[in-house]
Amino acid sequence: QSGVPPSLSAKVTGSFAYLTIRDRLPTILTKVIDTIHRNKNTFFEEHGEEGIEAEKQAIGLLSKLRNELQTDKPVIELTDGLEDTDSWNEYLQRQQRLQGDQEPVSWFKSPWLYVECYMYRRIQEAVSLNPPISNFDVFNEGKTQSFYESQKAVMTLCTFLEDTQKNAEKLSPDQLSEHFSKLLQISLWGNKCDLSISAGQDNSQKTSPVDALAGLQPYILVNDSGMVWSTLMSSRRAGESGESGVDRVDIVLDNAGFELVTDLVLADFLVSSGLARKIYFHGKSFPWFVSDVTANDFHWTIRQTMAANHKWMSKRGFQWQNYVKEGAWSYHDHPFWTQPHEFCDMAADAPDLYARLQQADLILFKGDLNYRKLTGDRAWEHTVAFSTALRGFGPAPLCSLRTLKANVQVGLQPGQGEKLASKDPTWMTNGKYAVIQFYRPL
Ligand SMILES: O=P(O)(O)OC[C@H]1O[C@](O)(CO)[C@@H](O)[C@@H]1O
Ligand SMILES: [Mg+2]
Repeated sequence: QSGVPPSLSAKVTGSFAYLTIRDRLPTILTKVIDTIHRNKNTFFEEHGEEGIEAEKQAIGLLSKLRNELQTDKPVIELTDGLEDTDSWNEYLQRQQRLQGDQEPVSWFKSPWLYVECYMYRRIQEAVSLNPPISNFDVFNEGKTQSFYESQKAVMTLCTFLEDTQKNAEKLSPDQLSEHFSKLLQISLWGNKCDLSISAGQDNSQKTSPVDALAGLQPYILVNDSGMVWSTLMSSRRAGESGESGVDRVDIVLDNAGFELVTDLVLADFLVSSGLARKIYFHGKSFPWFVSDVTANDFHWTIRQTMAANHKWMSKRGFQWQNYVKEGAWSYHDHPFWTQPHEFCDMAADAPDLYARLQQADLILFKGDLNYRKLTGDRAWEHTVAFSTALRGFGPAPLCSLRTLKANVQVGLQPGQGEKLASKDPTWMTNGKYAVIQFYRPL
C-alpha cells in the first residue's frame, strides 16, 4: 500500500531486529530448555516416566527450533491443533504471498514482529505437544522472582495509594487529576520491567517508584495525559447523573511482576475515586514474551498481595479480590493477543475482540510490543502522526503507555528524533525513554 513503510526485519544487518534474532532470542530459548531440564525431577514426581519422556521430547523440539532460528531455516507450519493453530498457519501463507515465492518466509528475511511472535508460539507448541507438561509455564520462575524482588517498591506504592484515598472525598478536581497523572506515570515506568529485553536477567523495580517520577519526567517524549484525563472527565456517564467519570476502562496488560502491580494500583484508583465503574483487563492465553501476564499471573499476584506481611499491601490485595468478586474488575484473554497481527488487522481477523473493545470508554495499551502492533512495527518517519501509523485501528479512545525498546516511534516533533539520536544513539531501544500517546477515533 503506497506510503506505508516496510516492516522492521533482520534483513537489515546490525539492526536491533537483527541483533534480537541473532543474539537475544537464542539466549531466551536456551534458558527455556534449561528451565525444563531443571524441572525434570518435578515432572517425574508428578507424572513418573511419562514426565521424563515429555521433558526429553520438549527439549528435543526446542533444540530443533533454536537450530532452525540460528540457521535461518524457513518458518514451518504448527501441528499442535490448538484453537489458534489454523489462523497461525493461514498467517504464514499470507506472509508467503506478501513476500512472493522467490524467497521462503524465514527468521532473518521476514518481518521481525512475525518471527518473534512465532518463536513464542513454537515454544508453546513444544510444551503443548507433550501433555503431561502441557500446562507448564516455562517463564513462571522469572515472573514470580521479579514480583518478590520488587516487594519494597510494591509496599511503597500501596502506601502511596492508601494516602491518596484517605483524603479522597476532600480532593479537588485538580488534586484528583494530579494523583491520576502520577499513577499513570508510575504504570508507564512500570513497563521498564520486562524480562524479554533483558533475556530473563533480573529486571525488577529496586527504587521508590513515586520519588523517581520527577527525575524521569524529561524522558517522556510525548505526554498526552491531559487528553486521557479529559476523556475520563467527559463521557457518557456525565450525561446520566452529572457526576464525572466513565463506565468502562480497558487495560491491555503487558508484563507480570512489578508492572502488573502498577496497573492494578492505577485501576484501583480509577474505581475507588469514581473515575470508572468497571475495568476490563486483557491478558495472554499462554506464557508469552517471557514476562507477559496470563490468567494465572493475574490471580496469583492478587493472592500474593493479600498474603503480604504489610498492612497497606495486604489491604489492597483484599480490595482487589473484592473488585473481581463484585465484577468491577474482570480478566479477559483472546487468541488475537498472542498472534503476530498488526492491530489494523483486528477488525477483519478478530471482529469479536474489536467489538468488545468498542464498548470501552478508554483503552490503555501497556508496553512496547503493543506499541509495535499499534504502529504495525514499520519503519515510519518519527514525525508521522500516531493516527496515521494506526492505519484505521481505533475501536475507542486509546492511549499507549510505552517505554521505548524497539526502533519504531511516531508522533514526534520535527527534529526531536535527530536531537535524541545525537545525544543517545540507542534512544529507541534502551528503555530509558517513554511515551504517553493518545488517539481519539473520529
Ligand atoms: O514487555 P514489552 O514492553 O512489550 O517489551 C517487549 C520487548 O521485547 C521486544 O520484542 C524485543 O525483543 C521488544 O518489543 C521489547 O523490547
Ligand atoms: Mg512484555
